[in-house]
Amino acid sequence: MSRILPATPLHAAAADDEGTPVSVKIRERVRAAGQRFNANDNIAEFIQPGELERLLDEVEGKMQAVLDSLVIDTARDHNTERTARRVAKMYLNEVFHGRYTPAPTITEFPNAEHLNELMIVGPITVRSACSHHLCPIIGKLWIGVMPNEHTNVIGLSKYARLAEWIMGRPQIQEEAVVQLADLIQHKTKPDGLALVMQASHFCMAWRGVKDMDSRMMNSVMRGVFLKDANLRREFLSLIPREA
Ligand SMILES: Nc1nc2c(ncn2[C@@H]2O[C@H](COP(=O)(O)OP(=O)(O)OP(=O)(O)O)[C@@H](O)[C@H]2O)c(=O)[nH]1
Repeated sequence: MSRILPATPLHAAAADDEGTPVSVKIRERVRAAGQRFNANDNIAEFIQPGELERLLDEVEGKMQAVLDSLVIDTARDHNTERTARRVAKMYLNEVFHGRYTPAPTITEFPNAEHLNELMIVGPITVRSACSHHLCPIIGKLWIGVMPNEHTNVIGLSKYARLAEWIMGRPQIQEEAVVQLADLIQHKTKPDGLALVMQASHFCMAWRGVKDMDSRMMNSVMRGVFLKDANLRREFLSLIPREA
């Protein structure tokens, strides 16, 4: 005797969905939107409310597997008992928060006095990690802005907040300064923008070649800083040299 099978009940589909790791769901949304999800990309718009907490649980589980494979007795070693959770929290909520949270809100003030003089902010301390080994990158950043009468003025602290958001992702220094320059350019639309970053890369100091002293310096020049050699010289001369 033939039987008519019932259609898949809704609660079964929901149960299937429950079993899908939250990282897979987020990744599918990013792909469906045709976006990149490189280490230094921000994916906040693809994360739904409550999912970051579930992602934390997922990363904790995977981190525990790494500790197990490193043959560390996390069950009996009181120092590492909660390390998987700590590392997951550190990655998602602290050192890589710039991937998972939206850009900081920036208060803009009109340039009422029509200022068009060079403004420099720095040194801003920057903290990041290299995309290759996830080792810390610690350094300093100087930002020079040449406003025009239409440029909105943003609070000084906001340069540091924007830098923190961009650096709070696995980065390489060359891409980090370009991402930050693009962001500041987009927010303030100045006539010129100059960035100089100098940083120590722990992947070269703590491991690898174990060179404690070398630093990487790089710069991005936009607008009038590119065209006007005197302005560029003035900016560079005002940045204090390291002793
Ligand atoms: N260009 C650039 N390179 C970086 C940055 N941070 C780290 N690196 C380098 O990236 C390289 C990592 O790639 P690999 O050569 O595949 O890694 P590895 O074999 O572990 O290299 P070693 O560090 O030499 O032991 C290393 O030379 C790092 O020093 C950065 O911000 N920019």
